[in-house]
Amino acid sequence: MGGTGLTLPQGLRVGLLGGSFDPPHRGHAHITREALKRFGLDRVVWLVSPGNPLKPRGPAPLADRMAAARGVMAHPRVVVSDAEARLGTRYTAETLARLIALHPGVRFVWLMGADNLRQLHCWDNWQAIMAQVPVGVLARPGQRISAQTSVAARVHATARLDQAAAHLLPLMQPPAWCFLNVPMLDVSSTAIRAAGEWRAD
Ligand SMILES: Nc1ncnc2c1ncn2[C@@H]1O[C@H](COP(=O)(O)OP(=O)(O)OP(=O)(O)O)[C@@H](O)[C@H]1O
Ligand SMILES: O=C(O)c1ccc[n+]([C@@H]2O[C@H](COP(=O)([O-])O)[C@@H](O)[C@H]2O)c1
Repeated sequence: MGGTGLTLPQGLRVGLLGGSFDPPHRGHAHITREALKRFGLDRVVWLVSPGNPLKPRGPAPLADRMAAARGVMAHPRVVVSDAEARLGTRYTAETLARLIALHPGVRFVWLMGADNLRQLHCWDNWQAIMAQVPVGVLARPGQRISAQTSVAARVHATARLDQAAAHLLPLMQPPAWCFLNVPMLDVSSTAIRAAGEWRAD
């Protein structure tokens, strides 16, 4: 245990999937299962964000999103966590610095969908994210090409790991990233909210 509420033994390979999860859906569950398998992870932590710094509207209450996430992803190697709320961090670079300091010896990998790789260079201190942990990117409908030609992908072109070697990603010295061209699910929280199946926008 630590200030994060997470129990993570040294040497564990841990994927971190940060998100608003407003609401969580089977797209999140799908990329999590793919990441566990393809990156050879021991565990994936869903970091349910107190609120995305780039999104103008606040999400549903954290407790509601955590409960829904546990309903969507009941898996023995997946943990739904409110670590960012506990730590008081919102920016990923800062969250990673705190997690690494509080869990020495754990091999963290930051996970995200291709849409977020496209935007990564707009995130606070994004180069510190690339410097701290390997990054695993999962294909998302309509985002594959733009993600792979994004600013972050071009700046770190030489740090790209071929997906055939994806299982080595947790062992790589950052900067390192890998794009997984997995089967895709066309589902998003925005569409679920628009369909009135969660709270309205
Ligand atoms: N269908 C999907 N395929 C691949 N990645 C996904 C998919 N849905 C979500 N992700 C990824 O999961 C992480 C958390 O996503 P988030 O909680 O923002 O859901 P979202 O569906 O993208 O939400 P919104 O529609 O509100 O932007 C992000 O890195 C996002 O790219
Ligand atoms: O650190 C940033 O500047 C930053 C900007 C945008 C998004 N993020 C993180 O990216 C993750 C995905 O965000 P979202 O809202 O697309 O689910 C989530 O953990 C956010 O905190 C982080």
